[in-house]
Formats: sequence, C-alpha cells, structure tokens
Amino acid sequence: MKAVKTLGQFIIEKQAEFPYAKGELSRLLRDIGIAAKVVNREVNRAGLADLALDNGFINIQGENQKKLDVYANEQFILALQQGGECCVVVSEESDEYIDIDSEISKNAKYIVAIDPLDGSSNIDVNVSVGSIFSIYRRKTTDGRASIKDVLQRGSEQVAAGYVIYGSSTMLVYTTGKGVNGFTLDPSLGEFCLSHPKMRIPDDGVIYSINEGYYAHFPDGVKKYIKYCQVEDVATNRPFKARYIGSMVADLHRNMIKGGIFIYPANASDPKGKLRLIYECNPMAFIIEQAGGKASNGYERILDLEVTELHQRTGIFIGSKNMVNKAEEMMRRFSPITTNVDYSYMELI
Ligand SMILES: O=P(O)(O)OC[C@H]1O[C@](O)(COP(=O)(O)O)[C@@H](O)[C@@H]1O
Ligand SMILES: [Mg+2]
Ligand SMILES: [Mg+2]
Repeated sequence: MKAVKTLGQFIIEKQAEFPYAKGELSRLLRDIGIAAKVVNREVNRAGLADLALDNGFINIQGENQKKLDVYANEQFILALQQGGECCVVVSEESDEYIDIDSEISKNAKYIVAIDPLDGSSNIDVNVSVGSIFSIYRRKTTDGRASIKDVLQRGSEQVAAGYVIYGSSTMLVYTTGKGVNGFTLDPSLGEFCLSHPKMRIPDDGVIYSINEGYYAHFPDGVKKYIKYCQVEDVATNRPFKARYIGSMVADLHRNMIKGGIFIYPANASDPKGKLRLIYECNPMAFIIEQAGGKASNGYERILDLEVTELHQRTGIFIGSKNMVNKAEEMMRRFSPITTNVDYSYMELI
C-alpha cells in the first residue's frame, strides 16, 4: 500500500532542495492550492449556483465575463492577499495589475499572474475548465513593485502551474525542477501526489487546433494540418483531431498522451488570441520542464519580450518533434517578414 503524499508535504520536502529557501514560495504555492479547492467546490456546482451565467460585464479582453470568472478571480486574489507572500497580482479579469498593499505583504517578493478560469466558454456545458498561474520574483527592491517587475520574460518564471477541473481535479506545477501532478481526493480534501515526474512524449498522434478558423490560418498552419491528415502508416498518420476549447484541458491531455496544440496568429487575430503572461508563458514553462517545446511558430515563447499586461501571442506547444515539424512548415510556407500581413490571404 503506497503512502499518500499531499501537496503540502511535497512542497516542504522540495523546499529542502533550495538551500536559501525561507518558505515564502512554499507558502505561496500553499495559498494557490487553497484557492483552487474553493474554486473547485463552485465549479462542481456551477449549474446550481448560476455561476455559469454571464455577469453582464465585458472584460478588458472584450469577452463576456462569466460569474465563475469573477468568483475565481476573487478567490485567488483573496488567498494571495491573506497569505502575505505576494506583492502584485496580474489577472486576465483585471484591467490593471493589483498592488497588494497590506501590512502582511509589505516584504512580499513574489508577483503572481493568473488566468483564474480558463475555458470559460465551457463552464455552462460541463466540459473541463482550468486555472493557470505563473510566479516571478520581484526585480526592484525598494518601494512598491512597479510595472518593471510585472513585465518579465517567461524565462524569468520561478514557478508555474495549472489546475484542471475535470472528471477529477488536478493541480500540476513546476518550480524549474520537473513537473508533478496532484489529484484532489475529495474525501481527504487534499491534493495528493498522483503523477510524479510528468514527461510529455517526444512524438504523439493528436493535433489540437480550432479548424473552424482554417480560412484565416497562415499557409504554414494549413500545410501542417494537411500533413497531420495524410494517410501514412509509417508515421502513424493521419493523426487524431482533438479540441476541447479549454487550453488547460487540451494541454493536459497532450502532456499525458503526446500531441500538439496550436492557436496561431491569424487573419482575424493578427496578434494571436491567447495571452502571454498568464496563459502561454506558464504553460510553456510546464511543457518545457516536461520535455516538450513551445514557440510562436518562429521563436521560443519563454524568450518573447513582454511589453503589455494582456499581450497576446500565437502558440505552437506540445511534443518536441511535432512542434519542430510545425515550425518547419511555418518557416517554409509563412516565412516571417517584419510585419506579417494577412490581407493578401484570400478567405476561401
Ligand atoms: O473558442 P476558441 O477561439 O477556439 O478559443 C478557445 C481558447 O480560448 C480560451 O478559452 C481562452 O481562455 P479563457 O477562457 O481564459 O478566456 C482557451 O482556454 C481556449 O484554448
Ligand atoms: Mg484562458
Ligand atoms: Mg480565463
């Protein structure tokens, strides 16, 4: 019989690997774990509590905010405020960054960026959704944290993770020393280690892309989709198309089975749809730590310069060899020019 190892126990155990650690990051991860449990409780009964409904506001992304988006946002911010280890929160649901100016947080040195509820379009149809978090250390030392502390490259992350609210609820995270997954045991109310040292296979047979936008895609992506659909037993093609529409759920599946997720910049979203700071950077850090790869089709996501809070990017992420193949198609059929001009593309 294997002993249960809880997230709390695991975090403390891992803290020993960082000789200079004083427990701040451990406590911060603990706080995020607590918020995830509270959000999980509401996700499970969203239909009963009308949390799946629109709350009548449009967020800075121009999207209808769901009540659960707002609830999750409040719960993560509250847990981070109470925990005292976070000085600034960046959230998909908040226009500006939130300066946690409280007595308990006056010496806090961590910045947390969150997508409190990922896959909002799936809340009211009982399909897996998630939460995503990314953690940075302050760069500036005196006074209040500034925008300089917030706009750091993904390669500066000290930790990142996601929670998937699916048939079971899991929390998966990395602190730069591999990726571990914990399943919430409702009877214990604890996240328990269930997926130690997660690795994404170098190759897979799953491709995840919203083909409904095919006409808008750059030629490189169209060629890659065709490549996935060709009959070729030797390379296990045609690959399987799987698209949930919740980034966390699509990436979690691909991390376990192997596969590629693509949301490219395209004629209708010239800068891409997904957000760099609280969606693409944390997921790229996790996938790279699991042995995979993440780029915008040309450059490594984690090396992209960050200039805006809600900056967007195209993303190609997943099994290393599949991302390499997709990048090859992008370089050949959509070679980067200074300004990618989508106006020449005929909409079929
Ligand atoms: O409906 P589309 O255009 O395929 O977009 C789906 C993508 O949008 C998202 O829902 C955006 O995230 P949010 O739900 O957090 O806004 C991703 O989870 C998902 O991958
Ligand atoms: Mg999201
Ligand atoms: Mg969201």
